[in-house]
Amino acid sequence: MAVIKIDTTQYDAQLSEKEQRIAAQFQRFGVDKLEVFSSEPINYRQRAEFRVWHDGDDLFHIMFDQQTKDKIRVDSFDPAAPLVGEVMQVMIDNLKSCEILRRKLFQIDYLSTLSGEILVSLLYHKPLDEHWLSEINALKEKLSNKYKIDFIGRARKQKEMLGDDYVTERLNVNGQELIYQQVENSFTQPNAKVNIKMLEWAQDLCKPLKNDLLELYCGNGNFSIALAGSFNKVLATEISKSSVHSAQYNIAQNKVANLDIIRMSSEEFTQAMNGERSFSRLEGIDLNSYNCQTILVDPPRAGMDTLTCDLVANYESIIYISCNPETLERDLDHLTRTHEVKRFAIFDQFPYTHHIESGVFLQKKNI
Ligand SMILES: C[S@@+](CC[C@H](N)C(=O)[O-])C[C@H]1O[C@@H](n2cnc3c(N)ncnc32)[C@H](O)[C@@H]1O
Repeated sequence: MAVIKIDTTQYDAQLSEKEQRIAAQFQRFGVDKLEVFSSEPINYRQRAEFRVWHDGDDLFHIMFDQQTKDKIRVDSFDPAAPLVGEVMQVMIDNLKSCEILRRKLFQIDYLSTLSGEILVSLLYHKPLDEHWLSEINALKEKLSNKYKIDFIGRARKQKEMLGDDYVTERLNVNGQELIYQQVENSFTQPNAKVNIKMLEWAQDLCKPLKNDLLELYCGNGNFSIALAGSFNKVLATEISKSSVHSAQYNIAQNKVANLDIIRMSSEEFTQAMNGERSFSRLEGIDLNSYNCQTILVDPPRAGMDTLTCDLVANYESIIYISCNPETLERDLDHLTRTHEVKRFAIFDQFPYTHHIESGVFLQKKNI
């Protein structure tokens, strides 16, 4: 058995190392106290992706050592949520004995929720025919007695869905249940329990804020839906079609009446706000009807471009969520010309790795 084991006795030390590193990196912005939000020390990832290795009759999950690139056999994976860990074993047991399902299978992706749903994607180097469909249907039927499980089969130019291509997460955020559709291959926060802590932190920040909220990089509406109750109106933008689609679905599911989502890149939205270009996608949205004093941004690892930073600096209050301290530091250099850092939090989304998620609250300086 090859088991990816976590030494949980190291958890506090690894988080404390991150805290010290981030505190030192951001000290020059006047950050003297970090708010620190820990993860579960084990079973914290709702998502996991593995390559599949075939060795005669044997079949197993593998991953690659980041440094040496050596392949590592994975029979059990401590970081994965309990449901993923259980279904990984079930999949290997069932695939091993089924030639049609295992032949040319090269990858398995798992996407699970705290609400108990799981979506398994099987990736192949062969077209998926009616024999494959019949076998995977039989497997889904067998496993559905015990699990809320759907499958996706993927091959070149082919996607076969056995059920939905999404899972529905239900998060308890400050006592309120929020419903989120999470689509296969779209961005979602991987550590659901830490995500709850981020949403609660942001709700706490927004309590005293007034008027309307503008949000850039909103994904499936993760923050927008949790924060809509604190503002009169919310306008949110996102570049990915499938995420915008999920966000619309999530607005309806959560019965949020004061939130509009539009599909636009932050660069395009900046052009629209500056009156440089008009967009048909903004039809029916009167930008002048919003009175936004607060902006929330949660950009990808690359951070924000300069023009978007300029736009963000126009707002009284800024909430900046970041998965990359390097680009956050660069963007804070820009934003602290006009704003002061008031709160700085770290969220251990990715335990035992170098990565850390940060949340920064800035307010305009009285000049
Ligand atoms: C770190 S994720 C955050 C998503 C969301 N806030 C959440 O908590 O799930 C960044 C999001 O930015 C989107 N994105 C990437 N580049 C963008 C751009 N230039 N303009 C707007 N959105 C972009 C991605 O599709 C992704 O959904």
